[in-house]
Amino acid sequence: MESIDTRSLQQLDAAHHLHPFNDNAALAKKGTRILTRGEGCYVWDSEGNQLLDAFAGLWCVNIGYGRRELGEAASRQMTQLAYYNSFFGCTTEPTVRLAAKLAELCPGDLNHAFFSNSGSEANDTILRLVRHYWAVQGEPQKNIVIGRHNGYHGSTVAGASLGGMKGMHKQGGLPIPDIHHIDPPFWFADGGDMDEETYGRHCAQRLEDKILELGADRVAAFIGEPIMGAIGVYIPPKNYWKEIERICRKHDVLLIADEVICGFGRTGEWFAADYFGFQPDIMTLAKGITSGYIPLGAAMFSDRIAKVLHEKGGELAHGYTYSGHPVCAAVALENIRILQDEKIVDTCRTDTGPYLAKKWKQLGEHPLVGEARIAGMVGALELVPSKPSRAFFEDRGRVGQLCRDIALKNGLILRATYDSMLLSPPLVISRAQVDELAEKAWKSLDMTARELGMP
Ligand SMILES: Cc1ncc(COP(=O)(O)O)c(CNc2cccc(C(=O)O)c2)c1O
Repeated sequence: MESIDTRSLQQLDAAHHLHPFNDNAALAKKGTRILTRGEGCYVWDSEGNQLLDAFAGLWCVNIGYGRRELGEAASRQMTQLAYYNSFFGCTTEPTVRLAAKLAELCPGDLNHAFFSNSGSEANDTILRLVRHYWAVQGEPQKNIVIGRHNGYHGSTVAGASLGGMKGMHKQGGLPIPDIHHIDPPFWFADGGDMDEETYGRHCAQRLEDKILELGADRVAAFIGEPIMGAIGVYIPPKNYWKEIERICRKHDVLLIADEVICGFGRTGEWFAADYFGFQPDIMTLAKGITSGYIPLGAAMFSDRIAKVLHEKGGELAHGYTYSGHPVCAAVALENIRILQDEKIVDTCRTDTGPYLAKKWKQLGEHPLVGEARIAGMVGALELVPSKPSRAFFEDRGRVGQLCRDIALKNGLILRATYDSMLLSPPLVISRAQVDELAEKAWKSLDMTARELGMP
């Protein structure tokens, strides 16, 4: 492989590339890290640093890096038919086979796939189709969707509106009309001394209160990430989603589970709906659907919704050029085949997930860690100035960034949101790599505490 001149690439990057979710001026000064290769759970940068990627890219490289089978699947499809669309009564074989495979894998009667290029676009699709679903049944006023403050559902106009990130709303005059938000279940911050079950009911009740405030005849749907990822891996009480489901059924509000992060094995089950034991009406998929090897999103709809759209919806005035792209579908099918044939989800649930949980909980014993939370292969360490108080650091986020940078120097990639250190490794992580992750994490916590002058 030709050696990469990092400096000249960084200069080109600073001159021409606007990075997502970045202060691009500061980044131009600091210089971008150029990643060049991936293998299993490791990535290398252009300076030759080997990094254990405990964040699987961006929550998504579930089968690990370097699986040639996916490139071969893409190459075969590209050579045979690089593209055709699913408009005008047409489609392609991999698109159909993927829709059928997703129907087989998804819980309950989620048998109908609408394809997009991303999770954001899948949520845009869902917002439009949910409003269309109620309108064609004579209830156009039933168009409100309720999400959660600090939830993340993407960065398109609708995705960012469904999400509850105030900083995103400020940039672009969001949310769009008829999107409301309730507080999320974050026990560490607002659980007080409630036990898990009480707190679960308390948080779910926020949804019923909001539905009654708005009027159930106005509320179309509720959307939530089963585990809230980007904001810091908020793992809800075990009873929360059953309670949410009960409330949605009671008021005839559609239940949307955004499984962009949780889907395809992240919790040790195929979907978090399986992990928490609830049945969504709609599910958002992306990331793990192709393990990030190629962009793809999907919105899964139940039989009930599809029936109404088929019988009363007329022509669906919605779609994307690349909806059901054959190369993306072929890669997704190969990704899912590997997940199934190599029993990767089962191994996470029965072996490496429990092992990781044990090691992750041990990190919770570090003086800097107020809470070590984990579900399957997604978790967080909450960094705090003094454990018993469950109080946050003053300038939230500074310590998280410091710890992230120290971890990088120690050859470990962890994501930091505020002062939560986030974990989401490739699902193929071995016990030995879990040991390496835990050792590097502990060392990084020690070095961070020393930097802070903590005893
Ligand atoms: C739950 C959820 N829903 C939708 C999206 C949007 O998917 P696309 O990005 O493919 O449009 C996401 C994406 N999640 C995401 C995207 C970018 C950054 C981070 C972070 O944790 O910093 C997380 C997500 O986590």
